[in-house]
This record gives sequence, structure tokens and C-alpha cells, in this order.
Amino acid sequence: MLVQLYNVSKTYPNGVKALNDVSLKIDRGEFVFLMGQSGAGKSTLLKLLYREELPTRGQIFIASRSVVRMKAGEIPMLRRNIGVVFQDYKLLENKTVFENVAFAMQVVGGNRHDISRRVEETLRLVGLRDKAGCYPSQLSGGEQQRAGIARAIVNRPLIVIADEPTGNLDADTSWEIMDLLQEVNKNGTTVIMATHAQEIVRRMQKRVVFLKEGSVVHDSLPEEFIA
Ligand SMILES: Nc1ncnc2c1ncn2[C@@H]1O[C@H](COP(=O)(O)OP(=O)(O)OP(=O)(O)O)[C@@H](O)[C@H]1O
Repeated sequence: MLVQLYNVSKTYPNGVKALNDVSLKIDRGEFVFLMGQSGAGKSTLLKLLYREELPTRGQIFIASRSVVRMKAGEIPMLRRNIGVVFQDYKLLENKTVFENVAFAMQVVGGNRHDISRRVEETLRLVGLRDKAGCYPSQLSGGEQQRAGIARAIVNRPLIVIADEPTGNLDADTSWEIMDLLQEVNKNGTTVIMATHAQEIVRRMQKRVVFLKEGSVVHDSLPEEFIA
């Protein structure tokens, strides 16, 4: 199993209980949607996976390593294994598309030649080769999200985590992004995506984990979930 959560709870310092006794397993190569109302705990669950937050209780393993007990020196390895895609892209405005994607490789180390080659290859994959020299403000929302995906996959992670990646995009552009995430998944990367987009979930026919008030209330394929 690639991702394992055992009895995970998260209470924020202000007393808000975001997750309550969540146990979950995700296999290598899966595509999993996380659904649930606003405040159900989707983003919190994702943040626990890439160690942006620590659980109050429970254990989390990624590729058999405890994320909770991980030493500071192991965190860069975790970050290399997990690429994160955000609703608001979170690109660095003062860097070009090329530099944004290259930066993700620079922070985990790598020589200039490898970085340059791999960034070009990744930008080609996401269809942004012609925009490599553009700044984020010069791109459409869909293009910015492609750059966000390029940044997330450039280190060839085991897992791509996407937190409402289509939340700011129109329907057609959302589907382009979903096609791209599906391609990433077909290449063997596990994709875990939080979303409110019911139409996307219905059409993709993938596993759906449904959170309600911090607990998993459904975990199934969409036909079952809609029924
Ligand atoms: N840093 C924080 N400090 C305190 N409370 C927080 C923090 N982050 C989230 N919360 C609270 O935890 C609960 C779960 O939030 P979370 O963002 O995980 O939900 P979500 O399902 O992702 O919601 P949305 O669909 O609106 O993004 C909410 O009540 C939220 O207000």
C-alpha cells in the first residue's frame, strides 16, 4: 500500500476538529477523489499527507514510512515523492513558467543540465513548451494550472495531490486539466484529488472517498455513491 492512514484525527490549535478517526488505504496507481461539503476536512487530509500539518492522533504512512515520526532530514524525500497542485496555482509571479518548474527541482537538488532537460520534457508533456518564457500573469487560468501540474510532476513523484485543481476554471478548461491528470495517472502516478465538481467525478468513474464532518462516510466507485 502506498498510502495508509490509521485512526487519524486532527484538531487545530483553535479547537476545531477537522478530522475524526479516519482510516484509509490507497494503492499505487490509484486515482481517488475526495469529496464532501466545505469544511468536511478534505484539505486537512491532503495537508497531513504532505506533512504541511501533523495529526493530533493516529499514524500515516507513505510508501511504508511514517510521515508523523519522520525526522526533519527525511522531509525533502517526502516532498520529492509528493507533487501538490493547488486551486489557485501558487506559481511564483516573479519567475517564468520554466523557472517555476525548474525551482521545484532545484530545491531538492539536481544539476543544471538535468534540470533544463527535464523541465523542457515536462513542459512539452503539459503542452506549455511555447509558454516557457512567460510569467504567470501572462497566462490563462488553464495554462497556469498546466504549469502547476508541470511543477508537481517534474520530480517524478509517486503521488500527485490536487486540492480543487479545477475550482477556478470553466468547464472546458477543467476537462483539459482532468485529461492531463488522467495521463499522469496512466503513467503510474497515484492521484488524489479533492473536488466539489460532481459532474467530473461522475464522468471519471474513479474511486470516491466521501468525508462528512471529518469522517469517511462513503468509499466507493461513483455509481454506488450516486445510488
Ligand atoms: N489552519 C487552521 N486552523 C484552524 N482551523 C482550520 C484550519 N484549517 C482548516 N480549519 C478548519 O477545519 C475544518 C476542515 O477544513 P478543511 O479546509 O480541511 O475542509 P475542506 O473540506 O477542504 O473545505 P473546502 O471544501 O471549503 O476547501 C473547517 O472547519 C476549517 O475551518
